[in-house]
Amino acid sequence: MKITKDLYQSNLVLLTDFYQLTMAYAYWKSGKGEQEAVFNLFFRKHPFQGGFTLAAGLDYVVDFCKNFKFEKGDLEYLAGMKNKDKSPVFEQAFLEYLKNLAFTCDIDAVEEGTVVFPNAPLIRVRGPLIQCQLLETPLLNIINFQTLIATKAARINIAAQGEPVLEFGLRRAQGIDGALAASRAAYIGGCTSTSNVMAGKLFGIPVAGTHAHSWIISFETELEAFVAYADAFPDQCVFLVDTYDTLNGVKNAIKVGEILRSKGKEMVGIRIDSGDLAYFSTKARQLLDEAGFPDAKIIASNDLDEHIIASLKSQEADINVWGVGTKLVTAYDQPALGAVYKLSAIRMADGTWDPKVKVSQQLLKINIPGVHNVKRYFTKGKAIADMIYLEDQDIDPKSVVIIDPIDATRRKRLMPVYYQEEVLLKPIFKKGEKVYDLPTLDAVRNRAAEQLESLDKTHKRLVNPHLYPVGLEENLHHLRMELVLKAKKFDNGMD
Ligand SMILES: Nc1ncnc2c1ncn2[C@@H]1O[C@H](COP(=O)(O)OP(=O)(O)OP(=O)(O)O)[C@@H](O)[C@H]1O
Ligand SMILES: O=P(O)(O)OC[C@H]1O[C@H](OP(=O)(O)OP(=O)(O)O)[C@H](O)[C@@H]1O
Ligand SMILES: O=C(O)c1cccnc1
Repeated sequence: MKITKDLYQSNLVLLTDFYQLTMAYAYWKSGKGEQEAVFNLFFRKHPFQGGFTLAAGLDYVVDFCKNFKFEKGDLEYLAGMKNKDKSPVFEQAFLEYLKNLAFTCDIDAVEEGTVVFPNAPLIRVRGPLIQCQLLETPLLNIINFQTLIATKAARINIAAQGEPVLEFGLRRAQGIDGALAASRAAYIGGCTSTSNVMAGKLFGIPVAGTHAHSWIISFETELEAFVAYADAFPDQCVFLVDTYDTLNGVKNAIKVGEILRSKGKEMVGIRIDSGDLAYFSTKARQLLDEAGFPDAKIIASNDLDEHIIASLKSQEADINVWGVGTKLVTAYDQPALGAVYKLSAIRMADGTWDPKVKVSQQLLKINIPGVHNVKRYFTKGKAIADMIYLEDQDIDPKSVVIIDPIDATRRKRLMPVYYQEEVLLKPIFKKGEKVYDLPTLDAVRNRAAEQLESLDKTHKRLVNPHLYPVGLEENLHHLRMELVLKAKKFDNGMD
């Protein structure tokens, strides 16, 4: 099997849960397969107890949809699936239908690198029920992971306050694809480089790194190891100083720095990978400064995350560059985003849309019905609120009220005439044709930085952030309530 990004550019149509195929079969058999439907992909809660989420993964979704086709081998595999009584799971005529199935959906989505909030759609899929259903699992798989890691990376970069964060995660990432996708998402979230050379080749992410303890201990002495490294990489010398005695390691780095200088070269810096990083970085800084190396960088690594980095910052640690692996690429403290994909409307025989809600005991879990979109309002370049609204609803430019989807007593009046606005769901596919030019990864990364800049710092606080206002436009709120009450009938869910 190919394990590169080509994986997404080839046919992955069977990368789905079995129940999507059994439902597709049952839709087909019941004659509903072609009925037009709208599904939305959204999440209910920010990861990491944060105040924002950074969308990522759309590039892979586009590749997936472009290659959405059941090929001979897929159909042969499905034909071989048997029920308990040895009869085929899927009848031949359905497999014939799948063989001729072409992707014809409309997809609207927030662009990668957009800051997003709970309950608002990241992706809206509109098309025949069967196709919409078959997209559920792969879309969730792609978006859940990359969005999670991009968000984690953004948090880590916020903690680093603009200093470079090097992503070192490959060795502890969740498998091969997890590592590659994580490196990509980490770059979107603001990391400056990856140690993963294949991610560099596939995505054009800058590749960077230092050296390991094994290099040092393969020599008789640390000094010899540094000299040999400087000989091989006179222009890119970062010395790992903590193998034996960190401060002695710094002194050895200085000695080799002086040798390099005598040859017209400058050492880049040192890396500390153990012990009290505040203490050792401060001591190392003193030694380097006193020896005439004020520009030598101090790189820190060792199980870092946004909280440890923030703590080290508050301790005034003398660290200039942060190497972060495990806790970034595995999203250590929250291993899944939990985005869902829900049906929100279905087209009736008379051509009208029938809005749908899935009723739950908790309002939090009741989806937003209808064909809706999201508008972000800005003033002076700062995002002030997001409004989820029915696309065919006229919005009064003078005054709209948005209502919190979970607590209807929380409301906000907005005066759109005074704001700039951006419709967040952008057309990506129309009737199966791609209408969106995918930006480069660097453009996505820049968008992420601009989006984070547009967000007030109170929403970016790592702990107990201020909630950004996201609400339902009044008419959408009323429609949702009406549908919930209708669905619950007399039994009002108090059992
Ligand atoms: N000054 C500091 N403030 C807060 N956290 C720190 C500080 N210095 C180091 N840390 C963090 O504390 C943890 C230390 O873990 P651990 O005890 O495994 O490290 P260690 O002493 O370097 O051991 P090892 O040599 O096995 O890596 C790491 O997550 C590290 O990033
Ligand atoms: O801590 P992370 O954020 O995952 O960053 C990557 C780590 O991987 C390397 O060492 P490794 O952990 O393999 O060995 P070591 O801890 O014994 O140095 C490196 O020295 C970092 O400590
Ligand atoms: O280049 C490094 O310093 C590096 C790479 C991978 C993991 N830890 C460190």
